[in-house]
Amino acid sequence: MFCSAPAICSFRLLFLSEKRREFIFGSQTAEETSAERFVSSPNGGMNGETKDRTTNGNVRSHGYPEVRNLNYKERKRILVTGGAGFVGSHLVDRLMLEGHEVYVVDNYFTGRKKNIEHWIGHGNFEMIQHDIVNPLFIEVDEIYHLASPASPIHYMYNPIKTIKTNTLGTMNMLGLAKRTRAKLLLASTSEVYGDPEIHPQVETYWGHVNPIGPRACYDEGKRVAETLCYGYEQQEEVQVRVARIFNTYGPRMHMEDGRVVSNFVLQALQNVPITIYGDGEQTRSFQYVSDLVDGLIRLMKSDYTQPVNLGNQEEHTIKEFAEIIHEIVGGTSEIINKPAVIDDPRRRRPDITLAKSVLGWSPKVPLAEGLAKTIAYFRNELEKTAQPIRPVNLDSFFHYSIQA
Ligand SMILES: O=C(O)[C@H]1O[C@H](OP(=O)(O)OP(=O)(O)OC[C@H]2O[C@@H](n3ccc(=O)[nH]c3=O)[C@H](O)[C@@H]2O)[C@H](O)[C@@H](O)[C@@H]1O
Repeated sequence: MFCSAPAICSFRLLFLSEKRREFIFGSQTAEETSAERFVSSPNGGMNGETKDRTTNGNVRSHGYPEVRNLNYKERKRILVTGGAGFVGSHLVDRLMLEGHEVYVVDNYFTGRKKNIEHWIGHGNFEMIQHDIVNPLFIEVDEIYHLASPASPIHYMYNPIKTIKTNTLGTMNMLGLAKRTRAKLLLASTSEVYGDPEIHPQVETYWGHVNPIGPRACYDEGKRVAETLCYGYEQQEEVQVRVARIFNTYGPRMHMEDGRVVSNFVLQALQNVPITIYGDGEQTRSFQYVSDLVDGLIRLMKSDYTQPVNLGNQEEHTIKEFAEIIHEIVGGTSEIINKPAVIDDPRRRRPDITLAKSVLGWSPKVPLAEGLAKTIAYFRNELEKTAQPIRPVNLDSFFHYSIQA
């Protein structure tokens, strides 16, 4: 369903506080910070908005960040499934600023309208509330297929739906790509490697996944999604790109996301115990969201068709990570251990040799800098919330996923 009230949406946008605007775009890279330059206008960019050209020919729609002015050959119609989610909304910002026409499809299971509300009513932007397990008929040139819950809490909440989204949903998007001759980029995951037996993980590793465990709905769902991509490539000549995304963090993560970054930051900010699952010796490598967005766009533009890891190689134990966050935030939280989670990967670190060579990509944002922006975002969110936010813990919902 198309947003039927752009005027109302834009009206709300007009009254976003300065602080709010700062946090909407608080995570952008240097290139992206042009988005912060909102133009105040009496109509705030409502339908029937006025547009004018800046000295460099770019289009400035009143009330919106300045977007590039592309000619019809350069401008693409780009669909972002899951575009109202954490990663999707940052990607949408970059594509909009580059001057493309962007269509966001989201069912709002974990995505939120407020992540993209600053574009609603813009002439290059369309928001479609739609669940991709049902077919979609629009005309597009490129598809970034991100739609799927990604936090273990969310994807285990309704495993059947997670499987459907990644299988039927991916098939529908590949069908759309086939019909429109669009290029499709699949947001796959490091979870296709499962609990890996080789370290760091290279793209040629086939993985070590429990097909009937609590994580299987996501891990196997994404593995089938990859298989579907290459089936459509071979049989139907659909152009596909596959990004294997490693742990990513940044502003706009859901307050109840349940993943380790948001949990630890929210716990530290509220002086409640920081909860480590298991002994905390398991490792992860965290990449900042703007680095990921850069990698996704480079991959889409590249000629490389096989899977590519996108992640930061700096690896920490979860115990170290709890200490780092505690140190930066300060406060009085103690660090406690909770039962371990079933099938929790013991080690995870990407080998990004391939991304460096075929995309010329490597992450740029240091952990301290990314965490500072993320903590500032959550601090601001908490200030706006009347009640304390209790981070969602796996053991509160999923007794079956806790090791005996
Ligand atoms: O963040 C991501 O991008 C990845 O998050 C999840 O993978 P996972 O590594 O299990 O993510 P978390 O739930 O953030 O857990 C990371 C580690 O921290 C631990 N953890 C998590 C939350 C918490 O409160 N305490 C805690 O110790 C977990 O047990 C795990 O060992 C998803 O499954 C991936 O698809 C996704 O790419």
